[in-house]
Amino acid sequence: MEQRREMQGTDPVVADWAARRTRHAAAWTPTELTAAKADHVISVVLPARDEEATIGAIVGAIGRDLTGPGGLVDEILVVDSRSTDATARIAAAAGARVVRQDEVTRGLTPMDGKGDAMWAGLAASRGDLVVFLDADLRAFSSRFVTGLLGPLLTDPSVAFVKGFYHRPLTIEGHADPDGGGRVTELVARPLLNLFWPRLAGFIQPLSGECAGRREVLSRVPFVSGYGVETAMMIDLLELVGLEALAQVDLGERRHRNQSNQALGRMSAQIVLAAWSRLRRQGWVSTDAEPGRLLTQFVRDADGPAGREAQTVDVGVTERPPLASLLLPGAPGRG
Ligand SMILES: O=c1ccn([C@@H]2O[C@H](COP(=O)(O)OP(=O)(O)O)[C@@H](O)[C@H]2O)c(=O)[nH]1
Ligand SMILES: O=C(O)[C@@H](COP(=O)(O)O)O[C@H]1O[C@H](CO)[C@@H](O)[C@H](O)[C@H]1O
Repeated sequence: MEQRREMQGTDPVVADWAARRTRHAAAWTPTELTAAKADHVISVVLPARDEEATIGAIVGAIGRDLTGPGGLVDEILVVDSRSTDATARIAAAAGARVVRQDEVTRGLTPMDGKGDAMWAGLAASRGDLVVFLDADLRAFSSRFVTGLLGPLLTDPSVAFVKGFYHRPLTIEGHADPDGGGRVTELVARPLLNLFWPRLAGFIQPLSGECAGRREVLSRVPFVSGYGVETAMMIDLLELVGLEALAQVDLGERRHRNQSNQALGRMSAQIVLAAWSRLRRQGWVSTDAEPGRLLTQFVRDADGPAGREAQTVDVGVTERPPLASLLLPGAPGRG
């Protein structure tokens, strides 16, 4: 479905890109995509930390709708990211292959967070097309998977696809139909628009729902923690160019909404990811390192000034491109 009208006031290059590279998940049916699959092997990878409440329904829906003889999806891989709950057991019972993040990265520099779990998922999966999904999605539909795969299976010039959606936010019973994506709107979108304006057309640049060709995904670093999406967008723009990127309307996305304090820590990691790319791309010429510590204040009647100061390490690092670690001839070497 083409956009109803061109984006007004933005860079004409971005408006033209958005008009041509914005699609809707309803444009493709599983049957059509299975017919277009040819020799592709398709993996769905879910980084999951303490997602026992939702992982079973997500894996089950994908298994029911998209796997089996002649199915679209060949592999559902859940990366257990140091869960302390029943995520791994429930995921396996629902039909996923489960790997532990720390097993996949054993022997490498220890790293933390979602970005490291995603890198482990890319390393442990076997598809030449890889779909990433968050594992905290509510009311999940396998249309998320078919929508993300649509451009990749029907247009060889597309290397990477981002999902977008309306993001309702419900806090203490108050529902805001588009209140979600707080870090996107307050931190990531301003950063990307001001320093990487060619990415301004992405409606959900932090979307955890995305898909790409292994040959491309294995040629970018994966920043640890929550900096992964920001750095990946910047690195893919540099590696393959805007024309090879696309976005697909997945409708509405509901997920677990974290506290503003948690999103403050997330924002700090996104700022650090952006800083590393600003320096790498020559925007800043300094060897000085930014800080790694974030102090936040929570209400505490017994604390100084009625608050407790909480300081956390929000530092990020990154896994190198997977292809740089693989032996010649191994699958995925770019
Ligand atoms: O150390 C981590 C943190 C998060 N996640 C997963 O990454 C996805 C997105 O994380 P989260 O829901 O915390 O982020 P949000 O969507 O709230 O921004 C979820 O599937 C998490 O289980 C992970 O695998 N390891
Ligand atoms: O988009 C956002 O602002 C944040 C928080 O979303 P909400 O405000 O809780 O809906 O969620 C995204 O950002 C994370 C960091 O990039 C991603 O890992 C998540 O997949 C994505 O949901």
